[in-house]
Amino acid sequence: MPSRLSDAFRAHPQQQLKHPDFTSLHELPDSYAWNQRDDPSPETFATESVPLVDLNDPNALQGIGHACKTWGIFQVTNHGISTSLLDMVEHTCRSLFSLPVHQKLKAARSPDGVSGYGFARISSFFSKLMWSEGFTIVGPPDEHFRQLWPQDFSYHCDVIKEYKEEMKKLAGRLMWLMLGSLGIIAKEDIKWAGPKSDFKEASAALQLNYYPACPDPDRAMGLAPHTDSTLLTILYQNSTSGLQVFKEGAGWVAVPPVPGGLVINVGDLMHILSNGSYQSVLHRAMVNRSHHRLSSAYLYGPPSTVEISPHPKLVGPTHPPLYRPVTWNEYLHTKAKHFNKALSSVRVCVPLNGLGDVNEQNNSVTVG
Ligand SMILES: C=C1C[C@]23C[C@H]1CC[C@H]2[C@@]12CCC[C@@](C)(C(=O)O1)[C@H]2[C@@H]3C(=O)O
Ligand SMILES: O=C(O)CCC(=O)C(=O)O
Ligand SMILES: [Fe+2]
Repeated sequence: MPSRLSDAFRAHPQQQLKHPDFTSLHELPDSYAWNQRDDPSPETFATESVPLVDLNDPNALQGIGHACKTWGIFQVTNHGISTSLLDMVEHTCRSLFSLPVHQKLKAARSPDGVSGYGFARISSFFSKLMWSEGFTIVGPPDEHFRQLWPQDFSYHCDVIKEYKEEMKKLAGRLMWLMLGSLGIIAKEDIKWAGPKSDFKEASAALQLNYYPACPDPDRAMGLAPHTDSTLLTILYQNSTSGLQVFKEGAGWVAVPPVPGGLVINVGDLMHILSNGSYQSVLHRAMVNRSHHRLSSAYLYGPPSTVEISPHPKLVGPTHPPLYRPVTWNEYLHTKAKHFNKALSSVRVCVPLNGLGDVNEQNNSVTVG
């Protein structure tokens, strides 16, 4: 079945913002200056840190379950993705983003499309611009890559193809670990996992992010606070830190790069599937004065027409379903329209005491 993820934004075309040549900017233009960044005060040091799980550890399942409930994010080592593949992906990212702007614009994302070069989709919800560039890949990147690198596009296509295959295998494995910790262990429990339980029909997008060195990093924002609309996301970050996650009671906590490690975060669809047990984590990327930063996010979800709803095993008389069934495509539409209100818009019953959702607090402005 062809992927229909690429159709997700047809109904919500986005205005194209003009990309600057970041290297030519020696001070931060006002349009990039974020006023209320809600930073931790310099005196407060985060005493907690994001859990680290060794996938070879026999207790990995419990560690992952605990991390998903309390943080919605964890890092993994011994994940089976080779360092050489991660290096090749980093090299492809670096090569892409260091092309001249006019060359990158040849592969610009079309207003109603999902793939290509541009600002993050969520940009339209914020009054200030983000200090980053992105490249989204859904399906084969060949056409866009041919525009970017007329000579050696096939090398870069092969790197991305292999990376997506490896990420898909790891994501399937992580799915069973995350679900297993909730008691969802049988093949029949998740029908769309397919006859081999390998989630063969899953869909995914690959988001390459580039955060250039910034003359005024304290006032800039690399990627604004958001949750991912996924089941799970596998993030590779180079050795420059910048990722932060919001934790109730602790505020913004840095997720420093772990050599050879990958960051796994719970997305909105997993929060729905787990009937609220697992938290989709609010995260953002900060920028750096002297170092540029690269990251690649493998955004993983169900086949686009499969409905995700709170799993029957997690629903009962004392645990009513908190969300209605929703397909990934439908959810992406909702996110494109309502952004941080998307999750509550698919919620079944709003509690009378109006318990606030952490996903609803950030600097966004409401548009449309
Ligand atoms: C499959 C996806 C998931 C998307 C939309 C589409 C392709 C690009 C993804 C991201 C990547 C960057 C953050 C985000 C918030 C964004 O702006 O674009 C993500 C969004 C989501 O998770 O909602
Ligand atoms: O660059 C990062 O660390 C975060 C990227 C991210 O959140 C995303 O692409 O969804
Ligand atoms: Fe993200």
